Amino acid sequence: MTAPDIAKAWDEVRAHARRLRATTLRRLFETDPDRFSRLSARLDDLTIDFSREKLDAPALEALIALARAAGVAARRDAMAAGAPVNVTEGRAALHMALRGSVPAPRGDDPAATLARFLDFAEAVRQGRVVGAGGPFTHVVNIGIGGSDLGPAMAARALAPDIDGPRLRFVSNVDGADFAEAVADLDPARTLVIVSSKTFGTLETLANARLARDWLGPCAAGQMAAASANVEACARFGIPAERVFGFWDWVGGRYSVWSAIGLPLAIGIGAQRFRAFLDGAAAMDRHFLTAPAERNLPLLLGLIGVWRRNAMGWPTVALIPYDHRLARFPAYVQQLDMESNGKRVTLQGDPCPMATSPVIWGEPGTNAQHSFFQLLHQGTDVVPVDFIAAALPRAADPGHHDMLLANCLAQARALAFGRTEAEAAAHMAAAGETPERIARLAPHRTFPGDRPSTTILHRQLDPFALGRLIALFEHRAFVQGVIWNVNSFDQWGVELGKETAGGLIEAIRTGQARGADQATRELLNIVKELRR
Ligand SMILES: O=P(O)(O)OC[C@H]1O[C@](O)(CO)[C@@H](O)[C@@H]1O
Repeated sequence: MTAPDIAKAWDEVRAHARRLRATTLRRLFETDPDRFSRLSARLDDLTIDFSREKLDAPALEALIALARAAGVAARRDAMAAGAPVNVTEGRAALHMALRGSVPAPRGDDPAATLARFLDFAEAVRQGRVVGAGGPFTHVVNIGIGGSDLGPAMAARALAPDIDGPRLRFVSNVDGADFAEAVADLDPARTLVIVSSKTFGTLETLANARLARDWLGPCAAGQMAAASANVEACARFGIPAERVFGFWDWVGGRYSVWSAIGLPLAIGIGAQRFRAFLDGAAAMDRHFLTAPAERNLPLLLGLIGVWRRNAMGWPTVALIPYDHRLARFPAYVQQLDMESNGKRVTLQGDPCPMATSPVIWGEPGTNAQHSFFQLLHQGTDVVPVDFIAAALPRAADPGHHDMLLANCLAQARALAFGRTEAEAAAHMAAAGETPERIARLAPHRTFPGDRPSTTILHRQLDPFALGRLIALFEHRAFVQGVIWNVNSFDQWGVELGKETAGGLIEAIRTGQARGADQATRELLNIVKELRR
């Protein structure tokens, strides 16, 4: 685990990358009939197929050796033991304790806190806690970033399980967000939850004040909060019995398992919320104990490092073939890019290599009809992570077969492409003239050799969703260790926040003292346009 060991492991990985750049996925499949079994791994009904990555078994061994040299297992165990792995803030990162996988710090009791917010969720669902106009028909969650994306993504993913009040999510400080969310709601039958770890986020406080005004006389009895800053909730006027706390060892983007999950719990009920936690705990157990060669988050993390550093590909597309996972790419975008979008190492030195790729995506099949053109024939290689379920939830099975077929087809087409000779033969078989074939074959050629990983599970239910999220959480952790960055802070969001704070008054007054030339000119134009 010394610097020379790590450097030597990187040299090995890079040597394999040079070797593999000279071959193609077609060739790799042709020469190895056992490629799938060598380059896939399974946990119960969850399979990860990375046989279509530009890897082979020796390269994978070199990556696993890199993980050993970088001390991934030791750092994982330190995180699980509650060590202050968030070194810049002197905090632990114990989201695993929220699902009972590892102990919480002495004095903190996540199980009791969970029981308390689940009791409240059930009381709302059963009409024991009601609004001024009767049982709640709707819950509006106000939060942003990790205090929004987790529950909002999960509420959409688990729509078939929502049998409590309907859920709405407001995050943006653009007043249109709140206005749209409440347009058709009755304030007397709406519960508003303010979700904010710090209870100091500008957008959330602005929207919480708007909500308090909208609720009017109902506000006192119809607001609740999820926060690690219980005193600030009290100052805002939310009674202590409606405040559900958590701890500074839960990072915002890792907080859906805490009271931040309250809106989800109200929607799906306590039992399903516990199944969601159990799914994450199953992945935790696997991550903490499975050998490297079969450890799913470790393997996914290493594939990410391979793509980013050995192959030099700067972005990754995340494409769930699951309409209800529409917000999953945005969720993973925050998880990965806020965790590992870092430019200095744990020691504060400039990172010697690229860190988090840009993660983006949309659900299939819609994505096929928008940006897949570039994935197949553009000049950049964009690795893809596909997610698919063998069975639909509450949807037409015939449709699901078409959905799944498209997912498998895309992975195959990206990997193997269609050569110019094949394109020409295809056109000839369709009766095209030799002139048209000569002219169009280059346009109809697919280079292939475009990598992807397919994550396939049985069905998207609360357990499976919890397991999937934990898989991506641990993937981000593994990559953070290899890049030697702090995956648990987010100082990069501060400068913009501070600057905006100074400019609010400038927009109101038109006076931009101390601002740069471009900002001053834009403020002048705003002033002119507002006349
Ligand atoms: O829950 P809070 O404290 O309102 O913060 C919201 C989000 O803002 C961030 O701090 C980034 O601006 C995220 O990390 C966090 O999830």
